[in-house]
Amino acid sequence: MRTAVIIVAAGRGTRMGGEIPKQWQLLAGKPVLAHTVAAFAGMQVLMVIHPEDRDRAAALGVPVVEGGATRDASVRAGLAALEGTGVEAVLIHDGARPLVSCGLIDRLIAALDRHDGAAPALAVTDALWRGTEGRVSGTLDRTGLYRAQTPQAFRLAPILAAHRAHPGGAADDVEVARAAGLDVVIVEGDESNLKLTYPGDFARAEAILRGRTMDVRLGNGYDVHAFCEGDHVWLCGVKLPHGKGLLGHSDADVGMHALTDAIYGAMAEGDIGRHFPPSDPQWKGAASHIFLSHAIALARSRGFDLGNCDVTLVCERPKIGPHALEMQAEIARIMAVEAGRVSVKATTSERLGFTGREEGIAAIATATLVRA
Ligand SMILES: Nc1ccn([C@@H]2O[C@H](COP(=O)(O)OP(=O)(O)OP(=O)(O)O)[C@@H](O)[C@H]2O)c(=O)n1
Ligand SMILES: C[C@](O)(CO)[C@H](O)COP(=O)(O)O
Repeated sequence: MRTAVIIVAAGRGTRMGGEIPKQWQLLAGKPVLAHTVAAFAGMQVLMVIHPEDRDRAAALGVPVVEGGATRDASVRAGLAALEGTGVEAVLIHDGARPLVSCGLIDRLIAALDRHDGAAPALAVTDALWRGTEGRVSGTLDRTGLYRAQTPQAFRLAPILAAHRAHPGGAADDVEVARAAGLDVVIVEGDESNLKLTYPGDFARAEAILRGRTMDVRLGNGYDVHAFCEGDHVWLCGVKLPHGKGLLGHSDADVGMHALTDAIYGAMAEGDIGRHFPPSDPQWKGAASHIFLSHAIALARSRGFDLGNCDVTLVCERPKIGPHALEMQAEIARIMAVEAGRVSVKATTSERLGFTGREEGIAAIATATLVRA
């Protein structure tokens, strides 16, 4: 089912206060909405914003539509914008809930296969009182009561119809769906998926972010290319004049191939051959930055970024030392990371083996991918 995410972010955050609306305030150094958008990495996202926030929203690089004066009017604007685009299902999420987890998103999508709607909630575990003028004036039975969260997941057509038929004033989309007779299943919510509502919530969210374990993946790559007749070699994106060339289907950049394989390896995504088969003539003579760019883009589409990488070239000649900094800069440029995350170095094999006899060049590479 083609699924999109609507992030509603057109509110003014009056209970939170502050100079700018809460969803644009900084949480652990980034706007709240940057965390929220990142939580849905790899999915189609549409953000619903207030007209005054257009400039702020541009920096997040996701499509936007303007919302309305109430949350349900904003949701309706998002749903209407997806009508007729081929999207079949939607996750409707509060921009003010930046800590939604991949596990929760997966649970919702799985549940939507069997129900009209699926929404996360947590059973109420505290006793419930009614209070009047600061005094307890009654108690309530908490049996069967839940605290509702977002994202709330639905098929697009029925939830859009339900919103159009609703008089307005609903607390959430489940209320709208139920008014239209849709069946909504409760999936296990997540205590960390809090909504930033009052000023103290920022400190709680920052504490949760600090405590979150990073997801770190490690990959390695190894490659060899034999020398052939020629007058230059490509190594880590730099063309070096040499008395021989390197034999290969592509430009035979052995260092860049080892690094690309390390990144695919970190994602358990095989190697270059799986993504760019040597049997396919379109890759004949291809520049190897195409492979490296593809590998890092695939990692980013899954919410990862490069932690660091280290490439070692094994050869007697050409001498790598004088060119290592240029290679480092080129690899960093291709992957759009700071140069300090990229290491390029070389060793000889003390004239032993095929590299020592100058029959070819070998390269090994290690890369870490990090998802915070
Ligand atoms: N007209 C509105 C009102 C709310 N929202 C969004 O709905 C989510 C949940 O709403 P809430 O936490 O109540 O946000 P605000 O309405 O901004 O807060 P307040 O009620 O304190 O003003 C938020 O991401 C908010 O930006 C929206 O898109 N359009
Ligand atoms: C949709 C919601 O997040 C469900 O808990 C919530 O109802 C929206 O925020 P509000 O504080 O009720 O306006």
